[in-house]
Amino acid sequence: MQQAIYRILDANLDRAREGLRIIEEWCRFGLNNPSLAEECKKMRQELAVLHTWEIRQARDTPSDVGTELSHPREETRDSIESLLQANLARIQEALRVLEEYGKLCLPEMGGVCKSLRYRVYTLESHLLNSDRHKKLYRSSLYLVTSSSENLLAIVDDALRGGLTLVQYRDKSTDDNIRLVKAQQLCKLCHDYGALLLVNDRVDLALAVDADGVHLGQQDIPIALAKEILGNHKIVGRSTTNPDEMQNAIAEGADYIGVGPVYKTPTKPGKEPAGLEYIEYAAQNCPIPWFAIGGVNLTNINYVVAAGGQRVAVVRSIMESEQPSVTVRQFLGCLG
Ligand SMILES: Cc1ncc(COP(=O)(O)OP(=O)(O)O)c(N)n1
Ligand SMILES: Cc1ncsc1CCOP(=O)(O)O
Ligand SMILES: [Mg+2]
Repeated sequence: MQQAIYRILDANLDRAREGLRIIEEWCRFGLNNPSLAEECKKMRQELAVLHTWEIRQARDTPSDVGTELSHPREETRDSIESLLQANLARIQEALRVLEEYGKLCLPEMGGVCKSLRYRVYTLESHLLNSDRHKKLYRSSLYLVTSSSENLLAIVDDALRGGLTLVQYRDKSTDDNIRLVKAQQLCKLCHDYGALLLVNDRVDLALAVDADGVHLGQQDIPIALAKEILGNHKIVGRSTTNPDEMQNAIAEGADYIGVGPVYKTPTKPGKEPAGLEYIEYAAQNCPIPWFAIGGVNLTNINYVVAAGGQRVAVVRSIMESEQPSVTVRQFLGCLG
């Protein structure tokens, strides 16, 4: 029995690693995207650790009845998309098999493969998914709103300046008002081709068909949010340190907030993580990340010098006399 399970693990570890290698080559040579290529490499290395001598020893190719079996569609690939799609599906299938059979004899394998499967979903979003993930990828400035009587006018002006990503954040209003505001913002953002995410509230995001949700450390698991909203929607997570960052990546976050960079009255009592954490993110974060917390047009150069390429702001835009001008200035600094 153990021998049979080890043969299944051996075959599927190979399958997942090969599939990842194929995706990695495209990220590296086709897309020239070092962070996606690095993410594939890291996943391959994590699988390599699981592929122990005992598991390899179980291999028995001559008596494997499946080596001759191939599907006709494996012989043809009519585009890069279909090649990527087929290999991403192969990796996900293999990880699912590893998760299930691993549980029978190697309990740690189940957990590791589950987390890898979520990361492959994220990779898939970046490589294949809709416009939505492409827009997220291209967005370097993220407006997180605060309560304001002029909410719609401010966001409208900011969108005119070229803003492409907005988060509706309102901690104090009644839900029936929040629902209407979220609906209005969603329509407004979509009229400009921008994305709207909702802070904290998966139910509101679902109700208004927003592009996703931003979750804090105390909120529900990312996988559950994706189950509720659908895998095609965006789920972000706030992080304040490297552990939270690694957990968010392992959970399949589409992007993360990194901060607070500086002390900010928008999050009273929250200790800043500082530019050191920005430097860490620049070196280690393979998914899109936004420096947040006290970022303004005076200090953005320090954030950029520390490796920040995307920032999220509240006051800098919400309190600006001319949001569209401020947006253009930020976009200018972020190149
Ligand atoms: C882009 C981004 N990053 C971080 C946060 C903060 O989220 P959270 O820690 O849940 O705090 P609240 O915003 O809910 O007060 C964010 N909203 N956006
Ligand atoms: C929501 C949030 N999360 C971390 S810092 C922050 C507030 C950032 O606000 P501001 O840009 O006004 O400093
Ligand atoms: Mg929150």
